[in-house]
Amino acid sequence: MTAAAFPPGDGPRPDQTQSVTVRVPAKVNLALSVGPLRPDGYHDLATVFHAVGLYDEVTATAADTLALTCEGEGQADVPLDATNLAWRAAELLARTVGRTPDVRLHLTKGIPVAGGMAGGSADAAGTLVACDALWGTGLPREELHALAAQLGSDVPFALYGGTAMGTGRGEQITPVLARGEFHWVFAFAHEGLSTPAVFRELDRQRATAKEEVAASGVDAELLRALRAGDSTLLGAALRNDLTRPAVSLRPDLQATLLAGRDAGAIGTLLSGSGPTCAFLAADAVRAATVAAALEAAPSVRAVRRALGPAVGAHVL
Ligand SMILES: C[C@](O)(CO)[C@H](O)COP(=O)(O)OP(=O)(O)OC[C@H]1O[C@@H](n2ccc(N)nc2=O)[C@H](O)[C@@H]1O
Ligand SMILES: Nc1ncnc2c1ncn2[C@@H]1O[C@H](COP(=O)(O)OP(=O)(O)OP(=O)(O)O)[C@@H](O)[C@H]1O
Repeated sequence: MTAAAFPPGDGPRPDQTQSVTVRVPAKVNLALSVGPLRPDGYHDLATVFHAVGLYDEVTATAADTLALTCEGEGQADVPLDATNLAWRAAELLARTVGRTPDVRLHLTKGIPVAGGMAGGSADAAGTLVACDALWGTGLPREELHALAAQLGSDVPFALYGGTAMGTGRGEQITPVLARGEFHWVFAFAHEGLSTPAVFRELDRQRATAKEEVAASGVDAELLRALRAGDSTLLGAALRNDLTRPAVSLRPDLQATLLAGRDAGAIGTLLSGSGPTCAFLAADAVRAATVAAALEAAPSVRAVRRALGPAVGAHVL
């Protein structure tokens, strides 16, 4: 854009002061069924994503060159260079629409880093939405979805939020009928866990056991529980195929899962590839009891409570 395109006057050029902030939720996988390893190195998945009220925020401000800063949960472990998914998202969108990625990105993290709650993916989705708004590119949602899928399997869902089925490698999203609100408690671990390492451990365990790997699929019981908004049924139907490999890599996760169950959670779940553990409580009072018990568990670094479902990436 040239200077002539701006309205006359002595004030600052609008594109140098303009900022867009986007809030993006974390996710848990209410079901995570992992099918066979595909030739491209990904696993065929059937998952039910559920967005929860723990958020990262991405602020995009017009600048001379691409720059990235970060504060909040786990900031010391967040790369601030071209390996950051937010940086890659800005570059990808700019390349797609044929412009330079002249934007300063600031991440305010509430989602644990390498926690299995799709924090980096949330930042990538938030950056796509923020830069789209800042640059006025106005890409249709399907095009943003296609860019999101290039950045990572979990990125498209962060655009939508709510509760949705993920298939393919997780990037194909279909809404799921879900009623009501669910009370969640999250136990953050002392250290993160690498997603590829957990998938590799699953493959190793399956090969050792000479298991026939079934096609991925989601139990009808879980979908019924969501349709009915029944948290007790939902608690009983939670399932994650990555639990066994994650616990084998990080045995103290078993203590965390048991601590939440013993405190009265109606459902316990490893979040994605872990190590965050998620607990479903019957109501807000019971969620507080579960949270208090987890605060005292040595295997737990921090505890958060949140409601689900939450809305997807949105401009504040
Ligand atoms: C565990 C989940 O969080 C569940 O939603 C996702 O499957 C992981 O999604 P993500 O972190 O966005 O993963 P990507 O960045 O796409 O892939 C990272 C690595 O995870 C493994 N991966 C991921 C997705 C998938 N369907 N199969 C895989 O085996 C692969 O080793 C891949 O190289
Ligand atoms: N914006 C970002 N925020 C956090 N980590 C990032 C980001 N961009 C890149 N990373 C790198 O990616 C790794 C995984 O981080 P992330 O927080 O996305 O994991 P995760 O939540 O377990 O992912 P998922 O649940 O999608 O598998 C980190 O260890 C970090 O090095």
